[in-house]
Order: sequence, then structure tokens, then C-alpha cells
Amino acid sequence: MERLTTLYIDKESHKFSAAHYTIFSASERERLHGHNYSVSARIVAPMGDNGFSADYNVYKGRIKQLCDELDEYMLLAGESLHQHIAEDGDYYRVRFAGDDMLFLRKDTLILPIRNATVEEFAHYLLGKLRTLSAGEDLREVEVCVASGPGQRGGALWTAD
Ligand SMILES: Nc1nc2c(c(=O)[nH]1)N=C([C@H](O)[C@H](O)COP(=O)(O)OP(=O)(O)OP(=O)(O)O)CN2
Repeated sequence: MERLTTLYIDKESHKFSAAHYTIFSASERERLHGHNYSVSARIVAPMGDNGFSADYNVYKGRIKQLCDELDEYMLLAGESLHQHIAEDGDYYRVRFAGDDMLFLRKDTLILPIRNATVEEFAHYLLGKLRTLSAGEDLREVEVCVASGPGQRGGALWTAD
């Protein structure tokens, strides 16, 4: 029977600081604020004959790269049903519930997510990590994003 193993990657250095607001409904959102988000991962892979599965250093490097890509940005949910984002010179103009908010484009990332929540960040990062790991024999990958101690959301991929 094939033996599987689980790698847990939970490094203190896997973090990004970002500004966001959560949207609760068409008319309700949080005020703009920031978090020091931390990212962890769980990877299930086949165990090799020599007691080694997948090199966790490889995944550490990828997760760090993904965190660095989000660090010190304003993160906007590009697929929210409740806000409209338009380019306006050096700014993004975001219309939500009758309010217009302007964010410097160079400080802002529009992500393909429906809300700027930990669960959507986790889903986004899981997709990016899977792309970076294409062709590798992994059976399950879970990415968790925490907005602070004791509160996190995860996204899970399982091989068919
Ligand atoms: N399902 C989710 N719910 C909430 C999310 C989320 O990402 N997914 N995010 C938030 C807030 O953005 C964020 O947590 C701020 O909440 P708040 O409790 O006000 O402040 P802290 O994170 O600092 O937590 P403390 O317990 O107050 O330290 C809300 N919901």
C-alpha cells in the first residue's frame, strides 16, 4: 500500500502586511484597516523509499515569494459583487454603496477574489502555490491565512 506523509509549513517569516476592508453586504463594509497576515500550508505527498517525500524548502521558498508579492499593498477584491473598480489616472476609484474611494494604483493590488477575507486570500494563494507546483506528485494542499493569532481561514485542494 502506498504510504503518504504530511508536511506542515508554518514559518513565522511567512507573512505579509496589507490594508483591506471586508465587505459584509451591498451596503455594509469595514473601515479601511490593516493586518499582519501569516500564511501556513499543509502538503500531503507520497513518501519516498529513503524516508523523504517532497523537499519542504522548495515550498517554503514559494510561500515566501507569494507573501512578498502581497506585502505592503492595499488589497482590493476585484470580483466583489458589491463594488465597482475603475482606473482614474494614478488612482483606482472604488465605488461602494454610493461612496467613492481613491487608492494610489502603485500601492494597490486588485486580486481575483470576491472579498478581502482570510478565506479568499487562502483560496487565491492556494491557486498560486498549485501553479508553482505544477507537475509535482502532491495529493493534497491546504493553505491557511491568519489575520491575527487565533483567526484564520483555509482553502483545500485534493487530487482526484
Ligand atoms: N469569515 C471572515 N470573517 C471576518 C474576516 C475574514 O477575513 N473572514 N475579517 C474580519 C476583519 O477584517 C478582521 O478580523 C478585523 O476584525 P476585528 O475582530 O475587529 O479585529 P482583530 O482582527 O484585530 O481581532 P481582535 O480579536 O479584536 O484582536 C472580520 N470577520
